[in-house]
Amino acid sequence: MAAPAPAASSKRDLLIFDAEENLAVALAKYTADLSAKFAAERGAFTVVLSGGSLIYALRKLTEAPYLETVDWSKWHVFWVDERVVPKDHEDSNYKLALDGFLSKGAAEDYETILKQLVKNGVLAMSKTTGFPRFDLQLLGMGPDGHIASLFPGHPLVKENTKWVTHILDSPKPPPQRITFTFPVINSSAYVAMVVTGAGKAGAVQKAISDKKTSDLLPVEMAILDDGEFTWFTDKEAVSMLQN
Ligand SMILES: O=C(O)[C@H](O)[C@@H](O)[C@H](O)[C@H](O)COP(=O)(O)O
Repeated sequence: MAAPAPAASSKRDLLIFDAEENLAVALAKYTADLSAKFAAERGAFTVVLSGGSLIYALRKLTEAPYLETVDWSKWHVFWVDERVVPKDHEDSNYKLALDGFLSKGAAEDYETILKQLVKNGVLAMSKTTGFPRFDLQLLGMGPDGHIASLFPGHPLVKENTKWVTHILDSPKPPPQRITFTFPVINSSAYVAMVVTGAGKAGAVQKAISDKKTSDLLPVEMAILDDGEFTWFTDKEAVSMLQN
């Protein structure tokens, strides 16, 4: 599969920090600045989160000055993916329902909620793609190059109609998850891809290389239609890049 060419207005940046602490300081400022921009422009800030170490990387937002200066009332927080897990121990009827329809239902519920937020103006729509346009998606990447719950070689990476979909056979446990699709990720105004540590160096190198092969990693398929994509990395994560 050939890599789609980024639209003329899309921009990509690579930020490399000496230490994770400095990444966290910069990520808090970046997020707080975008929060102020979108709150002023549209009266709402739609921000998407992934799981993993990203949440720890955002810790400075809950410290001075941001805790007081950010207008949290404008924030609408979404999850790029979610693990569909039982709240307590497994029971066979519950498992049956979960396998059969619950995880699919959760994806459809989530999509319905997003459509309502578009109707009432909280969530913008992309003028070109026909998918919702989140102000900021703060994402992590696995060592295999997966983002959200979109895994290498899985057919879900080709989903091009749904906004949210479900997966029953995630290669990373737990197997049942719901996830935003690529058209939703790629319609964002801003994406911060927060990736640290040597375990990610191979996938970072492949993603940043100009030589594109047919076996694109999910992270390589995150090509914004009209937006700004910024890598927040540390030295270890970029250790395989050629100078
Ligand atoms: O549910 C999951 O499997 C995680 O949400 C996952 O998608 C995570 O975002 C990446 O694997 C990066 O995680 P780390 O930053 O912790 O390595």
